[in-house]
Amino acid sequence: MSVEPSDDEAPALIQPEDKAKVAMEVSEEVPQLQSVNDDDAVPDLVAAPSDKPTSKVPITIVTGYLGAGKTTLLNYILTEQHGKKIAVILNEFGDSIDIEKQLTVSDANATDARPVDFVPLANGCICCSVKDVGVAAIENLMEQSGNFDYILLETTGLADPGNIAPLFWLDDGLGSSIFLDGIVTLVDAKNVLKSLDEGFGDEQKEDEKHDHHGPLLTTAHLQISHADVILINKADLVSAEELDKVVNRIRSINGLAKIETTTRSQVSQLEGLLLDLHAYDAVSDKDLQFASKGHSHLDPSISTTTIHFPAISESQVAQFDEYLRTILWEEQLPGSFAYDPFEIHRLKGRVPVHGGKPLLIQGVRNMYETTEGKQNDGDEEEAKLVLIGKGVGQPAFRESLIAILQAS
Ligand SMILES: Nc1nc2c(ncn2[C@@H]2O[C@H](COP(=O)(O)OP(=O)(O)OP(=O)(O)O)[C@@H](O)[C@H]2O)c(=O)[nH]1
Ligand SMILES: [Zn+2]
Repeated sequence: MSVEPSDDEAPALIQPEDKAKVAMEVSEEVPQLQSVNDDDAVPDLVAAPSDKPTSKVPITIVTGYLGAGKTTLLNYILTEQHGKKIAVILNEFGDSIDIEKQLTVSDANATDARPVDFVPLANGCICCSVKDVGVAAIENLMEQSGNFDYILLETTGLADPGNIAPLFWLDDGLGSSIFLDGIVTLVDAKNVLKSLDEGFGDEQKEDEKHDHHGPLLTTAHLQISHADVILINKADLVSAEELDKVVNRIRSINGLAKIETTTRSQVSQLEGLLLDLHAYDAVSDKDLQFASKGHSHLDPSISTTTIHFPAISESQVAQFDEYLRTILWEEQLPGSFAYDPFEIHRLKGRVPVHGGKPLLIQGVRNMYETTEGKQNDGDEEEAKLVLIGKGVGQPAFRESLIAILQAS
């Protein structure tokens, strides 16, 4: 099986550990997976007992620095009217779990000492805590619990979402019943600049600070660079000027994410901002517009950059894919260009193909997925590839891409 997206309607989710095996991801455009009630439409590959839902459950990962307001956000979501049965998962990732946190989210039942799998919450929501947050563990929980239609996963303050996201960004070949909807990162408006500059509170990074030369890459950077939505919380604790400074710094790191400033994690809307983001399916031109404008390099460690290049032809699709594989899997630029080492955290692209459908590209660290969009709207002539990471602003990225495309 080839990894070339033009070979099949269904996109390939490609992992570097197993280049030969290309897992097939059923795309949004395949209608049968979405329509649970349509008897004819139950696809063969999903073995679904009649009492279990066949549609996939979205998961939103809520990440953010210690004390940024994650639990406050979860409590806010659970008390809002959203018409969903939400399962909240508190993840400990080997760290000691924050007992206070468990009590805040769950109700009085949780105060007895026995470990509980599920704690009922308002709105028919439930809360559980898992030690091993592998997909299998969550699927197991889902089987025990019956139905809920949304999962919120609060990670510990020091977690790097770049290590977590790939766990949930899985192929249907594994029978996964959940899908990654988006990553929401909370930052503390008062402390985030300090965190970015000094790795404030960042115990795991203390050693690296002394070992490595070059700009410091903190946990705060990682949480911001991987986010689809960034909530700048505790806005009440800073002045308007300070808040502006924070917004600009964060925007320069991640030019793709939606950014909202909040107090007590009170977001303007749930739908589309925190829930049902679909940050990992379609890539619209609108999604990429903001990133294309920004050229500020306010942060020395991580930035967002957009490579603009002309629409490609069918015969260049293979070269384009080779370029993606080389930068993401080998962490090198194809061709003989001089460049500094780089690190890509997130990638999104939209590449019109002459006479065909545009390619939509999504990447997290070294995993990526190429899908076909709908027919080009009018004459889409410009392709865009947005990269978030370390060293991604080097002109050699574009030069190398142009060279490999011209070689075809
Ligand atoms: N002033 C102010 N305090 C806030 C705001 N949001 C949350 N807090 C407080 O900040 C503290 C930490 O909030 P949490 O929601 O527990 O933060 P967290 O990210 O879940 O913290 P950890 O789980 O320990 O990483 C609590 O005392 C909150 O009441 C805000 O917008 N402004
Ligand atoms: Zn918390």
